[in-house]
Amino acid sequence: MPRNTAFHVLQRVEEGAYSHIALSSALDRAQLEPRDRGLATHLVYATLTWQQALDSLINRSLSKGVKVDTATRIILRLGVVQLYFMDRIPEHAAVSEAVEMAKKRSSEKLVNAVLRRLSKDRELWYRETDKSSKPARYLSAKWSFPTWLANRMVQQLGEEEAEKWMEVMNQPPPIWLRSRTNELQDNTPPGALKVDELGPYMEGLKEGTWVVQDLAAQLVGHLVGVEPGMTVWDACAGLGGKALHLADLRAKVVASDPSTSKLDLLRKAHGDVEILEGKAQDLAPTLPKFDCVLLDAPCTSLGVIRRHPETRWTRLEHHITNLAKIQSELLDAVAPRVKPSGLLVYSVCTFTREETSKQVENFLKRHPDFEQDGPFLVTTPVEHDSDAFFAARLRRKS
Ligand SMILES: C[S@@+](CC[C@H](N)C(=O)[O-])C[C@H]1O[C@@H](n2cnc3c(N)ncnc32)[C@H](O)[C@@H]1O
Repeated sequence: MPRNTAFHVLQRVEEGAYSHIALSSALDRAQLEPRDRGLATHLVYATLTWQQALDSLINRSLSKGVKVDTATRIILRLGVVQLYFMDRIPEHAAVSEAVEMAKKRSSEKLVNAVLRRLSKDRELWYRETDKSSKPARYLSAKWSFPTWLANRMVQQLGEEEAEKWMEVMNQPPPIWLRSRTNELQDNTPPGALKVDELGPYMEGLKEGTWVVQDLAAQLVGHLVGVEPGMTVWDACAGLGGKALHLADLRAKVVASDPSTSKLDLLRKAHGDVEILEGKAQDLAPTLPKFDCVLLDAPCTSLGVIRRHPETRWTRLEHHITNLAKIQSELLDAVAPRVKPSGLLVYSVCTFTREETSKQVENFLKRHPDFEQDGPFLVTTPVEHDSDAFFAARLRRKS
């Protein structure tokens, strides 16, 4: 059952669905025991994470010229991920369940042959990649990152650090909670708690006394430096993670986003924020000036790859330029809505230079009435066990 659930989710992801949304509705439908829910989840995330390595192993085991349909490839990926990347699954269970699933597609002979041919040699997929000549190619093969991304990470972080990031980014993400009551004020940041499982907090999550929110996102909320009654426009509020945090800190928040479905969910959340629907560029001329505008901008989301593993295959290098352009248009549109001496907080869940430090540098060149206020907030999965985030405080001169 968990393998079938994982199979259906992976099929939906192949069709363009987001893994976390497809997984959550498949788990609701399947009514699995907690252990099996865990296995289905792990299978989906590990298969998407290691997809490139899995395909490389599968392709070398297929006889020349043999083509496999998408469903059979997914069954093969699920089989190989269990053999190579999941320690506690007995080999016979991985193979026999894959063969069983393949019967419906009449591809059981091929699945059986490929899985039996693949000896359990954990370095097989990258050993033949030459480490000395092209470190990025080697790291791409070893950690199952697209070559363009491995290249960028090596250029930006250096080879050693890039490999540390890749290793951490291939592991399941930590679970961070935020207390919405006055508890845990001595934690850093106040209210943040890393937990091993959600079980004990389910009641509080339903009641709205806890929310799931990554450490980095919580730090962005604190970066605003809310004083009670401060007016804030969250111009890209999405589901409202940061808007609700700011309201909990007693800011008066206007939350807007062009996505109706996201705002519908935000309306159902427990929290005191005013909601407006629309693009920031269209709303800006209709709004007053605020003490702070938060622009949590759409970005390449490369810093949250652990939570959305399909991003590493759907994201392409040219998206960086496209998104950087949108971010600079959004920055220009919202800047006039910041009061003199007020703040513009710009944040993105990614680490490319174009979307982070260069974006801010270019903004300050276009807007000499703003200045950088304090150091950038930069979190990394290696240093903080959080998402990779970037945020900047930009102060409008008085
Ligand atoms: C990084 S997400 C926001 C996450 C949210 N702030 C949170 O903390 O949960 C970026 C959001 O920007 C929105 N967006 C896309 N284009 C936009 C535009 N032109 N104006 C305002 N928001 C936009 C997307 O719908 C998406 O919800």
